[in-house]
Amino acid sequence: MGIWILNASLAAGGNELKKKHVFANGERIEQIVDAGEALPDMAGHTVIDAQGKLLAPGLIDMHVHLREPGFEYKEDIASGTRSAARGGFTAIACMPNTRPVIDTVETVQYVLNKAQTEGIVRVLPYGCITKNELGRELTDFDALKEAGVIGYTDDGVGVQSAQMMKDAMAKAASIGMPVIAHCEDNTLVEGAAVSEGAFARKHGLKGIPNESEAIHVGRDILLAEATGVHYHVCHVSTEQSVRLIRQAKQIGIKVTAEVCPHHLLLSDEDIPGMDANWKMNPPLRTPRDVQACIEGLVDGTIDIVVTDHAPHSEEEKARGMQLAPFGIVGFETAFPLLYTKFVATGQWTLEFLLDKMTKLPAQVFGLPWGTIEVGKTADLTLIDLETEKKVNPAEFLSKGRNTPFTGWSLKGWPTLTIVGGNVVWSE
Ligand SMILES: NC(=O)N[C@@H](CC(=O)O)C(=O)O
Ligand SMILES: [Zn+2]
Ligand SMILES: [Zn+2]
Repeated sequence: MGIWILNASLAAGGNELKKKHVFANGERIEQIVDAGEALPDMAGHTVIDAQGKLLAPGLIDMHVHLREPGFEYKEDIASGTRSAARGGFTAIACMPNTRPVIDTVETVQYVLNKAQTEGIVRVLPYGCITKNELGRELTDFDALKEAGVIGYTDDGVGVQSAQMMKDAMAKAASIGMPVIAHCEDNTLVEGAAVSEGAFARKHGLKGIPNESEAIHVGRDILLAEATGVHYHVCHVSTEQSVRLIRQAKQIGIKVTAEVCPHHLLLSDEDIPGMDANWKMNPPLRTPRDVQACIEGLVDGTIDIVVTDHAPHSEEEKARGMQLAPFGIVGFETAFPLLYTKFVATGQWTLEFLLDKMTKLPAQVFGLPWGTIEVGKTADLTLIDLETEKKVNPAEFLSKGRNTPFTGWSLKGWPTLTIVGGNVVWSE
């Protein structure tokens, strides 16, 4: 049995939409017909009337934390993938900073098995660069690749040793795999919870300087040049990082980069007080950095948008700005935030935003999804571009409620998510 999605608006370049009927037969998209044409026989198939809503390729998020194994009180694969589906995501790449960390074949298999039995969207695991993310010894890249990881990263911490990073890149390059880097020099950060800037000054807090990120970006670009690896920069947040990546791309170094919605929408000047729902790593930077990240995304320096969905418990976040863990949830607000603030305001086209969340992540990581075409996998998301609704963390399917966007009035809410031709979530 297949699914007919009738009267869907498909993005057709710029802000243009074309009304179509789309037929997914099993896993694949089998037909796309203009809404004006005579309807084919739909007998025996499920029929969904999209009523003009946007039908987008399933969103792809290349940086998320599912917390399983080990931190199931924050999130697990069941809740995390449901939260992702509610956000319109059909494929998500999960970070290995779990407990144990994903640094062995067994842990990779554990995550993949759980994803298969309890997950409702595609889960692509990353493996660690170093054992236990301690920065001392490389993991077995070959074995992890064989087990199914899509790249290597110690996300949560920076790889402090340049030699370790160079060895990692050389090895990854030799087996055609990417290195994904959380860029942070610990010696420049020590104990700081927010960025250097107006908020830290006002509250007399030690600040995280921009260089703590950019020093790693610069170092790693040189190492990527030397090793030829595909180097991907996590959650870019500073003007300096954007500049370095832009220059590296200009001279042909194989570097790609991602940015999170919060680093495009919030600066440290927006932090209302000592509320840890505004605490994440990298921290909210200055308005100038926000502007640079937007410019970087627009000119292609930054390739893709990711959420860095990082759920924590309420108890953890209640410890206050200084003591609470870094991180905010992201799945269930990402598309509405960016649609409302950048597309509905006319700064970006719909096509631009969709590309950054579908086609380009697939392209950057060599994944077979991200477009709506006959013959391709039916990973699809229906999105209501009209209805305005307030962000209400109590409704989240994530176990995490830690968001700074509570109460924001947004449009662009996903209403139905299809993975491989199956409806996995609907409003
Ligand atoms: N981004 C965050 O603030 N936190 C992440 C770690 C990370 O992405 O570096 C987490 O695991 O909680
Ligand atoms: Zn990180
Ligand atoms: Zn992360």
